[in-house]
Amino acid sequence: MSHGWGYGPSDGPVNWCKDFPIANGPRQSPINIISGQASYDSALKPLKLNYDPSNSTDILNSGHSFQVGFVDDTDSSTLTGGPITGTYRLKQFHFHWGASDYRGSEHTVNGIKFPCELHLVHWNTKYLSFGEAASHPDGLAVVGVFLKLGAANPRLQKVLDALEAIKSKGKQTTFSNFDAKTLLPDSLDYWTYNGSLTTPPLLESVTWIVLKESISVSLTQMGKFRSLKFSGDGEAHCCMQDNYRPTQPLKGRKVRRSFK
Ligand SMILES: Cc1ccnc(S(N)(=O)=O)n1
Ligand SMILES: [Zn+2]
Repeated sequence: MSHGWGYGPSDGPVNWCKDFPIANGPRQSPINIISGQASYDSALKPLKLNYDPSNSTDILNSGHSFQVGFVDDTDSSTLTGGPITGTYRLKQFHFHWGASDYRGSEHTVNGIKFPCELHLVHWNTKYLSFGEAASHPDGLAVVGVFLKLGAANPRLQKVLDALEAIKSKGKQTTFSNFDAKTLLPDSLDYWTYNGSLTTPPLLESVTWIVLKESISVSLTQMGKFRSLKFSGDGEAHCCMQDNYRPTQPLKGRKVRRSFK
């Protein structure tokens, strides 16, 4: 696969192993979470997410998803507690979604797919940067939040309204004063396991923290996600949808839960 990677029939997840052989590694993500097999661990601490809205900087169409970036040169937007040791800084958040309402999430629960999944990406400050952290097994921590079809979610609206300005690959605009904490559900109960980035380079450096409680999204709001393009200006229009990796083999890993 000499060209870049994507989600199509020739450059999609089934072919990523050609350029990224770790795709068949021992701790790949996402996974199907079988709730009855996740063991409660009383040693797991509550998640502590302290985000400073003034750290948000921009929103970008990456050609694979869209992401909201954060200034990460101080400990002002951090994840601590939970299954991790030390302090992890928020780098960006992004989403994965489907062409239909019956698929789109990367993780699944008892085989159930959600229409969308939010990922809040953090890096371990024992390393000097995100890039350095991403090459270590304890380098990254990603909080995953399922979006479930229901009432329109007003907390998503500022993000979705910004998509008008970044319809095609490479488009970027300022996105300031956004509190990522408003995207989280009331409960921070979670499942956790050791995994990987779900897009190339698929590095096996992620402590996954998947929240049990979902947030809502409406059909109209899902339509806004699907209004983005994988393609750049002047290229054949290709709707940004089904930008999710299928679940990967557990290969003996244990999934723990923070709740009884
Ligand atoms: C920043 C980044 C890169 C690749 N993959 C991911 S993901 N989908 O595992 O959160 N995040
Ligand atoms: Zn992701």
